[in-house]
Amino acid sequence: MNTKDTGRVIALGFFDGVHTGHGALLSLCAQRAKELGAVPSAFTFDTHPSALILKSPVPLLTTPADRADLMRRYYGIQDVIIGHYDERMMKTPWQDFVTGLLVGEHKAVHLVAGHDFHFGYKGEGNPQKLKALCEELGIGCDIVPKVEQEGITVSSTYIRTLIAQGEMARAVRFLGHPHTLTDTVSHGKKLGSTLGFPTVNLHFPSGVLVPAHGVYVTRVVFANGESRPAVTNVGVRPTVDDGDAVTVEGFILHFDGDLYGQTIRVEFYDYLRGERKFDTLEELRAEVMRNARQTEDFFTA
Ligand SMILES: Cc1cc2nc3c(=O)[nH]c(=O)nc-3n(C[C@H](O)[C@H](O)[C@H](O)COP(=O)(O)O)c2cc1C
Ligand SMILES: Nc1ncnc2c1ncn2[C@@H]1O[C@H](COP(=O)(O)OP(=O)(O)O)[C@@H](O)[C@H]1O
Repeated sequence: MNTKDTGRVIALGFFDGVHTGHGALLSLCAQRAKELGAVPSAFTFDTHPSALILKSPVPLLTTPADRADLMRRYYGIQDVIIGHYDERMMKTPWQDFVTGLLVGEHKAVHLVAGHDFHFGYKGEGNPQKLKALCEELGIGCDIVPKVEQEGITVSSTYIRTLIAQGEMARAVRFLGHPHTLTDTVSHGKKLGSTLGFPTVNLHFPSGVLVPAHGVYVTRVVFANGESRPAVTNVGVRPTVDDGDAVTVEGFILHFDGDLYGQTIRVEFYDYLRGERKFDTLEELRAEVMRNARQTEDFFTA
């Protein structure tokens, strides 16, 4: 993308989940970019800073690729810069982050940050200091107030708790869009087809939060943009497996075709039930068919 002449408006944050709070920043970023004839952009990191600073990785709602894709699709952010978070980045003073990286390297003409945005070495940068520095540099800066919904401050931390507890519909409201996992379809045990419900097998990459084990109303979106309702199990499949490997398996409704090796997006909308150990495969099959009807109803209601 040629940003040499136009420059970028850059929204700053980690943006895990790309929730409605992030949305306030990203919408304003897109608006300012339009006014200035600049490229709407966002800056995120490949690794969550807390993974390095606290040495305890936070399980994330999104991979960097899903974050970038959500920002593009829902908020028109054309350019997502995924910075590498390492020791060097951690030790970068906040002024250098702004002057050297954002303005120098990425041609920022305007910055947008949240009310509690702390950044740079030891988190010494904050919204007030950012605003003052931008004035000095002669570039624009917006600080966006916090977003509340249903009396709660929207945050990635809160949404992670919801998803870990199976409160998917509530999480979706706070996200402002379905919870998302993009992955390549892999081979399973080939039981699904014989049981009458073939499934696409996916995985949560390491470092990504696994939702509460159970069955979910989902939609599968194919690479060509077409989509179908699907009923998806997340868990260890106690009926057919005795290991503890977590799988994500979707039975796509009204679909027949080979998807192995394809990259698909699974969108999670609602939680139907917990994962169970069935006495017979026939009981499992009957329950999956009931869940398929519930999924159908969800999208036709
Ligand atoms: C909607 C849905 C619900 C499921 N629920 C359960 C469950 O409650 N307990 C369980 O052990 N397995 C459950 N499964 C997993 C099935 O056991 C698994 O999909 C089937 O054995 C096919 O496995 P395969 O893809 O490796 O061939 C579910 C699968 C789907 C698609
Ligand atoms: N309706 C469908 N839902 C999911 N996968 C389907 C569907 N129809 C065909 N498939 C294909 O069948 C494969 C799954 O068959 P299955 O017997 O469950 O094997 P596996 O154990 O590899 O999941 C999928 O990867 C996909 O290519």
